[in-house]
Amino acid sequence: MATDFKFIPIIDIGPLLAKCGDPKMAEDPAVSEAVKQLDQACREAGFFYVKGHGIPDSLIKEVRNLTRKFFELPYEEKIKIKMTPATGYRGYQRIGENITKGIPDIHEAIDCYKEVKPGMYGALGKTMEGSNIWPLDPPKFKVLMEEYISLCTDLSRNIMRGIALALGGSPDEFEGERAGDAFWVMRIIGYPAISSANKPEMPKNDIGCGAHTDYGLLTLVNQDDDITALQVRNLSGEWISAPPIPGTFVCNIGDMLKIYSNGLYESTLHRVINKSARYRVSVAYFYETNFDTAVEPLEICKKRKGGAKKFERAVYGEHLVNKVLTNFG
Ligand SMILES: N=C(N)NCCCC[C@H](N)C(=O)O
Ligand SMILES: O=C(O)CCC(=O)C(=O)O
Ligand SMILES: [Fe+2]
Repeated sequence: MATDFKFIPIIDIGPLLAKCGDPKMAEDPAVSEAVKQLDQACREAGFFYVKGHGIPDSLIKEVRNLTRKFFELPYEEKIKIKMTPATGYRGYQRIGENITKGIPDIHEAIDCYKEVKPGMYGALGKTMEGSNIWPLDPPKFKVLMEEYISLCTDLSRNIMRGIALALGGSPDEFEGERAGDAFWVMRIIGYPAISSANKPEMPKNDIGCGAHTDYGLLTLVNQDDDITALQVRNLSGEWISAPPIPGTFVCNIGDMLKIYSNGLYESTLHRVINKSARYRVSVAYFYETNFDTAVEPLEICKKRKGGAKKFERAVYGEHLVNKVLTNFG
């Protein structure tokens, strides 16, 4: 974030999606308007809402409904899909298991990642090798989530076409070697209500997820309709709320897009504090580069920042593995 934004803008990406397959999309006035808004939001806040995204509201709600049902199950049931190093860090983690900057987060989650087959990326991929583990209860959980992941992947790829134009590139900037075989992560998350977080036996901490940036290119957050808990930090250090807006996703930029854009866009710090008396669920989908891609500032973005590169190259897979290993100490 480069400014003292006070709110997060809403962008109608309908026109962008309608023309996404058209090689002349950049010349379309409605596409240009959406691209202009994406550019401004990415430069000023690193966060924006999207509407007109085409993913059915019924599916988005059902994803949250099944998420809530899963977290309502007894611990013995949830632990059947326990996340361990042996599962490639896929599966269920209890409240306090995920660490952010040394402090346990007050959330529970199921972590999912694109499949990594044994040997696929050599030593680089070893930590993440595995396939997702899904609960049998609620029934249809796996089918629904896999359908949702597939739609989020397509949507993210199309938003990235708009962001490529916003950076002054071609719509295909993030295809091929960069993100043509995009890795993805999904976190299915539950944040306890304030009353349970404040029980005397619980650690005195109400931070659902501590301040962090996301790791890849673009995040899509599907959050509970009626609880404001996600907060985004602006330039002065004020925390700006990202309240739920029905029918939208909250989108934000990750560390790899900060590097590609040479700092024109930043991966903005955000955190989650559930002060409500209700349990909050959210499902965060992370669209990343190819796992083994070495990311460095795009030429077009170096020019826009006076010719010099502001960031060194980073291999996405290394960044992810470092994060996962510190998250779960
Ligand atoms: N895959 C992503 N982006 N996950 C975001 C998790 C943020 C919390 C984590 N403990 C951290 O400190 O990063
Ligand atoms: O729950 C949310 O609203 C956001 C979660 C988040 O920032 C993350 O998992 O990276
Ligand atoms: Fe995040």
